[in-house]
Amino acid sequence: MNAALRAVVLAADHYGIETIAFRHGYKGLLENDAVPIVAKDVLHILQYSGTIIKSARCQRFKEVDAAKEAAANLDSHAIDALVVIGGDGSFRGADHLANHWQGKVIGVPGTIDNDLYGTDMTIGYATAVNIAMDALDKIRDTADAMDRVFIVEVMGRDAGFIGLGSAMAAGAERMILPELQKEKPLTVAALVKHIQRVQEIRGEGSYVMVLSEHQWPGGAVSLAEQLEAEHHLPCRPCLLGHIQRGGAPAPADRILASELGVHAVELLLAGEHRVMAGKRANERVAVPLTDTWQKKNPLDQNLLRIQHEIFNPVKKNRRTKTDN
Ligand SMILES: Nc1ncnc2c1ncn2[C@@H]1O[C@H](COP(=O)(O)OP(=O)(O)O)[C@@H](O)[C@H]1O
Ligand SMILES: O=P(O)(O)OC[C@H]1O[C@](O)(COP(=O)(O)O)[C@@H](O)[C@@H]1O
Repeated sequence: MNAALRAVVLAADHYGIETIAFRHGYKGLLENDAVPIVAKDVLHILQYSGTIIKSARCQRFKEVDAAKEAAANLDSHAIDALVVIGGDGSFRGADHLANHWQGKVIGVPGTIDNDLYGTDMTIGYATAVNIAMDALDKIRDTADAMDRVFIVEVMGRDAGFIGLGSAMAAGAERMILPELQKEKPLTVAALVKHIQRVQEIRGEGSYVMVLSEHQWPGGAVSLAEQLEAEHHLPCRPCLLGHIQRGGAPAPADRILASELGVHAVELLLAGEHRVMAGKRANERVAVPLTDTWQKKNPLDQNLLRIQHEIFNPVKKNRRTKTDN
């Protein structure tokens, strides 16, 4: 977020545009919590995650009156354009605001979930995968030493990007992702069978599973308890949680944020409105805001195939009926 903010402010400064930041996102927009922000305010912030102008969830912004109040606050500062850095919720908010405000709105894709249509990568995703991969590597040490099953729960909201990316990067034995669950939900019986088959094939050793959040009732803790109590499989859960949203941003995120922040300002100068500044197949793109959440950003089917089939220690033609 900081790297994107810095890029927007530096680009505006470059083109002679004044910038004002609203603290705490839409909450601050409703409270008219505005602060002028200039190039020197964003010096040396791109190496820090989070955001110096803070963020918030703000349910009230969904109301029509809230958008009207926000429009009045923006007008009170004679603001011509608003750059919103965030995910699909933030973009829905920007679109909602645009229905009640004359100024221009542009989105910059910032979410660890990578669940926005129209851009190959969102800002934050690379860092989150890096953190999850690092945790999985560390967990592997104990899993290997103790011949244990580990279930590592990762974020992603309703999408399996962090799950797939980290599972592949760390060589996990299994993934439970929303996209896979929708296709064919995994049962405990099938999971136990898979673990046992992997142990038969490899001998004793570790089995590390990546579980996307919201994909198992009670999450990793209850699944681990079930495997241990009912199936006598020594198993430990690990919830990575908000660790995935912090720490030094990966180079890929700093660079993407820098490019897209500048792109957003240049799109505004080109007269664009209600679009997201994205990057697809190495090209800068302007994607209608509504497309970003109405169209689906699918998982890379080839990566899914490789991780789920080619790298699956249990081969399909050698699996029994109960294998998933
Ligand atoms: N349908 C909507 N209409 C208006 N504002 C919305 C809508 N959905 C989300 N928002 C606003 O955007 C904020 C951020 O959305 P959220 O889903 O929490 O995060 P993200 O932007 O990362 O997806 C919300 O707290 C709310 O203020
Ligand atoms: O901290 P909260 O408000 O519970 O939100 C957690 C959610 O936010 C996310 O981390 C996404 O946040 P961002 O879109 O801000 O990157 C999801 O992966 C997770 O489900």
